[in-house]
Amino acid sequence: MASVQIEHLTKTYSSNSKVETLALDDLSLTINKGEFFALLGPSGCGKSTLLHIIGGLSSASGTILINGEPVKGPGLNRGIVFQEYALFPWKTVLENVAFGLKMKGVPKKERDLKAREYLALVGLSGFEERYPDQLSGGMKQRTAIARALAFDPEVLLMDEPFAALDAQTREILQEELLRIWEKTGKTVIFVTHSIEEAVYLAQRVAVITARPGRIKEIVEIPLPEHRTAEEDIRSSAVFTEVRHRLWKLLSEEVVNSGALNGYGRPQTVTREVGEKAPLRLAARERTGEA
Ligand SMILES: Nc1ncnc2c1ncn2[C@@H]1O[C@H](COP(=O)(O)OP(=O)(O)OP(=O)(O)O)[C@@H](O)[C@H]1O
Repeated sequence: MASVQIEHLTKTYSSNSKVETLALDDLSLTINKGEFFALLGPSGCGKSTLLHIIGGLSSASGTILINGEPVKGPGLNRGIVFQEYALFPWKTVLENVAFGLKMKGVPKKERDLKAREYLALVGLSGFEERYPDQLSGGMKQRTAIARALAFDPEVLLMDEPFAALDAQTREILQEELLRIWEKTGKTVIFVTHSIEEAVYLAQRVAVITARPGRIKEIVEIPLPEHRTAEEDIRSSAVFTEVRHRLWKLLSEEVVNSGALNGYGRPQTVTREVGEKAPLRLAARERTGEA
């Protein structure tokens, strides 16, 4: 059953009356209920634009349906987690997580209870009274995830949520996100630059073309749904194979985007900590080595 249905989405940015940027071009896509779906594409292909439009933060021509209901603006059926946490610095962790519930009109006692429940789910019990500047990056992102989940949205939209974290914290949070996804059964749409992250987390990965963004191909990830670090799935033959396939698809688009952006050479495809430098493919990506 479709959770998110995107039909003929086209987005043009007008910086001024003379300059127009076609960011997304007639993009259609269906994401199933409870699916973990990743969007992968070269820098500037329109991944964030697409996520923001689904979130109702930006408008476009075309249609988006969430559970059959058209998106007309932001709404509580979608929770968004950004790369830069976006927490209220003057509110405690508990107040940050309870915020969406307050907006929903949930009474204080009930919303505090719910907020504590979601903080426990992301492993932050005991940190309720801290302020965001007293937390590590990983803890801030856990708070942001708890906040997005607390009002029980149909869809969780995540825009490179782990890109600013160090590699180890990133892997820990990937694990936790999978656990939370399994437990809550949410539909997750996850934007990333990292092929490895997309393969590790998602059930399907859409490779987006260089701008203007269209769906180049949707790749099914033939790994078991329940993935844990102990099983070392990243070293398996299936993982390596699908990663290489995605790398090939993505590298064609990176070359295209390099040419389109006037760099004259391909852009970086990163697998690790969210680099965006417009240079060449990393050696490991070229060979597909671990
Ligand atoms: N507010 C805006 N005004 C004008 N152009 C914009 C605006 N926001 C994005 N763009 C342009 O639209 C295109 C898509 O941008 P978007 O941020 O969605 O890409 P992205 O794939 O998320 O990139 P990255 O991976 O680097 O974050 C880019 O060419 C970008 O410069």
